[in-house]
This record gives sequence, C-alpha cells and structure tokens, in this order.
Amino acid sequence: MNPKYYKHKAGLILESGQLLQDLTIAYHTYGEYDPQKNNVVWVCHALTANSDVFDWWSGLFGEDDYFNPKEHFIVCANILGSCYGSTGPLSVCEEIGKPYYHEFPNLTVRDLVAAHEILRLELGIERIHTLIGSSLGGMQALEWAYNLNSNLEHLIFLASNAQHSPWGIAFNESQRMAIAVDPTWKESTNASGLEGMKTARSIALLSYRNYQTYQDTQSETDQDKQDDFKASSYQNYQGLKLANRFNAYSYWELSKIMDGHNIGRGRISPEKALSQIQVKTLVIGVESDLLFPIAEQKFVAQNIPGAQYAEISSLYGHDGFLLEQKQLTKVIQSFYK
Ligand SMILES: CC(=O)SCCNC(=O)CCNC(=O)[C@H](O)C(C)(C)COP(=O)(O)OP(=O)(O)OC[C@H]1O[C@@H](n2cnc3c(N)ncnc32)[C@H](O)[C@@H]1OP(=O)(O)O
Ligand SMILES: N[C@@H](CCO)C(=O)O
Repeated sequence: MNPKYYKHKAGLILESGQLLQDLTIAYHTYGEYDPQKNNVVWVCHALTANSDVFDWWSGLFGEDDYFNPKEHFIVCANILGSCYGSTGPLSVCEEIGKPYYHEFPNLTVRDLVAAHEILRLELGIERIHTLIGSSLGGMQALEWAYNLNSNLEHLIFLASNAQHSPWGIAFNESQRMAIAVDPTWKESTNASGLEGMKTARSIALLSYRNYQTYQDTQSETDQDKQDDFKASSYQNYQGLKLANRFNAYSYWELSKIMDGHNIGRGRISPEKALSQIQVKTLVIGVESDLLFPIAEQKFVAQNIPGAQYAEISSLYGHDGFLLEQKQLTKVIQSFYK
C-alpha cells in the first residue's frame, strides 16, 4: 500500500527557530475515522521504519490483528528527516533547487511531534484513543503525550526512555564516526556515506541484539572452521540490507535526534515532566534490551502517575519489540481490561 501525502504550505518553524519551508508528510491510514467510537490509534515509528505499520508490525497491526481496521482508525506518519516520503535530506529544497543533503536542518523529537500534530489537525482528529511508539517512536509518543494530555486517552510506550542515555549516545556517535570516515561522505550525492552506513548498522545491531541472540542464531557447526564465520557474514549482510533501502544523511540526522531526546528539557527535570502526563499509560520493557535497559522504562512508569509496567522476553533484545507480537498483544489486551 502506498502512502498518502500532505503538503503543508506554511512549513514548520523548528525548535531551533529555523523555518523548514518544504513540509511534506507521508502517512498511512487504515480503517475509518469514527469520532463517536473514539477509535484513533496513532503509531510513531522507530529509526528506520516507514509509515506502513501493517508491513513492519504485522501480528499486532493488521486486518485480523489486535489493532485492526474493522475496529480502529490507525494512523502512522513517516517522520521528518527519514527517507520514506516525508521531508528529509534527499528532498529537494525549493530555495536552493537541489536536495538538502548535508544542509538539512537539525531536528529534534519535538519537531517530529510538531509534524504529527499538523497531520492530526489536517485529518480532523480531535481525540486519540491510543498513541503507541517504541524506541525513537517511544520518544515521540512521550513528547506528544505531554502536549496532548486531555486529547489523548492511552499511551503505550515501549523499549524507550525519558532522556537518551550516555550509553545510547555513545553507540550513535560510534555509528556516525563510521559514516564520517567514508571518503564519499564529503560528497553530496544520494549515495554519499553508504559504505560507512553499512558499518554503522553493523555496530547498531550489536546494541539491538545480545550475546545470546548471536549464540543461538550464528553459531558454527563445523568445529574446524577458521574463517568465513556466520556471525561475520551476518554483520555484512545486515549492513548491505540497510544500504539498499536507506541513506546516510537520514541515518545521521535521526541518530542525532535520538541523542537530543530529553522529556525534561526546559521543564525542570524528566521526573517533573513525566509527572504532568495525565494519560492512562502502559510502559513495556524487553528484559534482554541492552540499548534501552528495563530500568529506563521502570523510571518512566514510576514517574507517570498511575502508569502500569509490563515486561516481555525476547531472544532478540531491543528488536524484540518488532518481533514479539504475541506477547505484546497479551499485555496490551490486559492493559485495556
Ligand atoms: C522498505 C522497508 O523495508 S522499510 C521497513 C522494514 N524495516 C523496518 O520496518 C525497520 C524495523 N525492522 C527491523 O529492524 C528488522 O526487520 C527486524 C529487527 C524486525 C528483523 O530483522 P531481520 O534482519 O529481518 O532478522 P534477522 O536478524 O533474523 O536476519 C534475517 C536476515 O539475515 C539473513 N541472515 C541470517 N544469518 C545470516 C548469515 N549468517 N549471513 C548472512 N545473512 C544471514 C537472513 O537470510 C535474513 O535475510 P533477509 O532479511 O533477506 O530475509
Ligand atoms: N531495528 C529497528 C529499531 C531500532 O530502534 C530499526 O531499524 O528501526
């Protein structure tokens, strides 16, 4: 299914004060909006996904899944700075008549949320029944919940944090260092930095998975093997797979956005900001998540008044949120009860 596009002529004044003139938001909707039934479910996607949530989160979102178009009006918008239809570094900047590339402005999570808010108003949605997001998507969901408050009923926050950690920033910086040493990164073409981005994805994978994931999926059966290990080809393949569908500018931009995430910025503290979220909240952690350890989700749950906390298990660490749909369905079902 192809996305729909909304072009917002007024552009967007970013948190930095800069005007992003060419504002296009690519989005998917599934089902029919019914204000009487209060049936809007809004999904905020993570780092490299797109707005087609039925594609990357099937098993939780789909025709016969828990979130389905028969009962819900499901909305997912591609985030600014990405490469799946919304304005990003490869978009042509009208002012300069060519793609932004390195000149794409620095965005924040609050800018991503501002674009979601523009789309919400354009779609005529007053109340959101459920706002759900994981990882970078969780950061957006948390920020937006803070702003929406009485226009939102339920927040489901997964595998994310209130403020990005030094550990997470260090992973992101290492990935950007890999892009920066790619000699093509100095150029301005769609393919600049792609070799570096392959290494960046390989580094990222180590934070998305864990020792046991590799032990269970990439162990050798040939005891005499001395080279060409499965774990090596897996890392290379994962880098290549991303290079075939993403670009290094978006990767750089989105990792920077994550680094700057702090719900407490300008609001005294993360605790204080979280305490002002008056929405029925479910926080879900993945027990094997190395990148966003469960202590971070417990912190969010402890500071949002009345929030519930649930944990799922996964061989896949952080990426478990994309793969453990059965467990997610179960904890989400009991949350609504
Ligand atoms: C246009 C778009 O596709 S955008 C939307 C898609 N992506 C997203 O939404 C982002 C979120 N999704 C993701 O990050 C990932 O898809 C995840 C985490 C859900 C799953 O990750 P995957 O890479 O599919 O799973 P996994 O880690 O098990 O790797 C499987 C792949 O590695 C390959 N592989 C496994 N072991 C090895 C090895 N030793 N050597 C080489 N390749 C290997 C498999 O053949 C498989 O290849 P395929 O993806 O081409 O079928
Ligand atoms: N692996 C996922 C989640 C990262 O948080 C992605 O590439 O978007």
